[in-house]
Amino acid sequence: MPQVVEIEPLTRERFREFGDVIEIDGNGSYSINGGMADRFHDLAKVQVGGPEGRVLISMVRSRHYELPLIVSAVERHPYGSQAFIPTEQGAFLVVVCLDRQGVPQAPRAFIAQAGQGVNYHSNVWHGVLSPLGNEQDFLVVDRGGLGNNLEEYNFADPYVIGWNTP
Ligand SMILES: NC(=O)N[C@@H](O)C(=O)O
Ligand code: NI
Repeated sequence: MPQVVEIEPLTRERFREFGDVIEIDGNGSYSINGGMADRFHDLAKVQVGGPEGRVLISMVRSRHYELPLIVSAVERHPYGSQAFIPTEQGAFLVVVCLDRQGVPQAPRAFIAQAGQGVNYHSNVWHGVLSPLGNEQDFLVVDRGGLGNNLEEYNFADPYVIGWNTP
């Protein structure tokens, strides 16, 4: 019987052990451009490692997913962090797992509301990008270079995310 995972609101505190929440709300800023703009500085830790590692800036246009979402596999990137920042208003599902000796533990699921992005720290197990409601575009900041930066894990029993989400 698949195990049900409740969806939690995405907050910096709840997500701390998995990575960073990228958002304006709740963060300080400083004035730039002669007072015409405010910079919300250094919101996420970009990690780049491995052979010839370098930072990539890409865009992803993802089709949307429906709830409840069946998660049968997760992935991680050993050589670098991976950030997804929405470029338009919309919610997306963030699924992450703690690791125990190379095996992902039961997932936790968060819903990222409009204005929130996430940065998975290097080697953090996560589900693939999962917009909810409609197709969405994202800015992606992650690691390029040589070597294999993708490790995948298939769960013996899939998880059901958001079974009773209204
Ligand atoms: N491959 C890619 O850009 N995306 C995945 O790593 C993902 O986490 O969705
Ligand atoms: Ni990924």
